[in-house]
Amino acid sequence: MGWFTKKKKGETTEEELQEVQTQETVAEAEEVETEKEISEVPSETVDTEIPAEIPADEPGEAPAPQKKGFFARLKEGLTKTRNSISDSFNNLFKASELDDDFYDELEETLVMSDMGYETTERIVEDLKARVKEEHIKEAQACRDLVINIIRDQMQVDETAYDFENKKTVVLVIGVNGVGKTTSIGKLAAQYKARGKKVLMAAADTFRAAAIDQLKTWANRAGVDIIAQNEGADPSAVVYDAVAAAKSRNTDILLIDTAGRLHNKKNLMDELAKMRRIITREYPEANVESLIVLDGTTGQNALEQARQFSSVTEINGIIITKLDGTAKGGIAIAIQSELNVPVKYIGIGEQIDDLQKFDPNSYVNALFADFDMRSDVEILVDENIENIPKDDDLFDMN
Ligand SMILES: Nc1nc2c(ncn2[C@@H]2O[C@H](COP(=O)(O)OP(=O)(O)OP(=O)(O)O)[C@@H](O)[C@H]2O)c(=O)[nH]1
Repeated sequence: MGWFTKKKKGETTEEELQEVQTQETVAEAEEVETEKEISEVPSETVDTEIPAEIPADEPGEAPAPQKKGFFARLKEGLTKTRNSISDSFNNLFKASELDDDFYDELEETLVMSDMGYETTERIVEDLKARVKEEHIKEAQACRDLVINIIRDQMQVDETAYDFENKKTVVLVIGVNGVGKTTSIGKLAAQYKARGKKVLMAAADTFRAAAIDQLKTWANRAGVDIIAQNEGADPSAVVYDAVAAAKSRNTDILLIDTAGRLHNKKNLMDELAKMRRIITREYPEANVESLIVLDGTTGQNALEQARQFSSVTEINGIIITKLDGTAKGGIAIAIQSELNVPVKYIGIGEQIDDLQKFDPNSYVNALFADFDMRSDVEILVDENIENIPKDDDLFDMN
């Protein structure tokens, strides 16, 4: 029995589930019963008009040091993942024969980067088929083939970002602490920098701190926010936000939701209710549901994605905290197993540290030797320079 088969048999999903469970318990303690119907909602909706002007640097201030491009930061962020696999990955292809040992070692290497068993199995099966088809005899010739197979699996459909150019309501879902609020803030700032009219809604009403945190981000991004008090019915917030989005001719409404996995039915009911309100009140809007996953949690993030996708439709994935993780392969596992595209990745706490996912750069940063210049040109948004920077506001948890 090979390494992979042995490992697979002893799969420790218990551990992963326990981790999910811990998050559930924390969330459970915070839960507040919200039975109010929309008609009962008090008219104390907070609608903060915030000046779009972001103060410029003081005259005479020393210029900020030049920030590295996104690809350079991505590569830096994935150093741990790359280090954990690069030796074995490169040595692997020095093997003289394409035998069972070679495939076992390849499997081990891919699983070590948190690519997951199923994804790894798929990659290796694909490789075996291509080796046969192309009559490949040497391990060395498989290196680029493996990288290409992974890259092909990660391709994002051209239409994946169409929602950015339509009237859209983005429902941001995911468990607590994964980076939902932060990602909404970053997206809001970036959409605004592209000339979009953006509105936020604080539909995670379980904690006052979550509402405050979103307000701080709205302030920072220079966009309006619709919020109510802690304990309000999230659907009531959505109702108000949709009304505001329509009357203000908003392009993109970003809704922060509460992630609770302890009770699937509750979660399903709440998300379904929000969707019902959006489609009933705002039929002309496109609804995009994005799940936020913390890349540092590896297989646990995959488990969360599976659980959410079993209760609601997911159109895209945001993977955060890919800076400094040894589990960078998780992006590949999630996309491949859920068949839902990774649309954005987060590699830090700054506004421009969240970017569209680019499979080529990602795979390059993980495995290959690369030419940074070309990738930086592809990745860096020309509007990114217009985005305000203010380090002080990042420490909000
Ligand atoms: N290093 C790093 N930190 C991040 C990234 N994205 C978010 N964070 C941090 O992760 C922490 C949690 O982020 P939040 O946005 O508050 O997460 P949340 O899902 O909204 O959490 P709740 O408000 O508890 O529901 C914050 O300290 C963020 O600054 C990232 O890409 N890299």
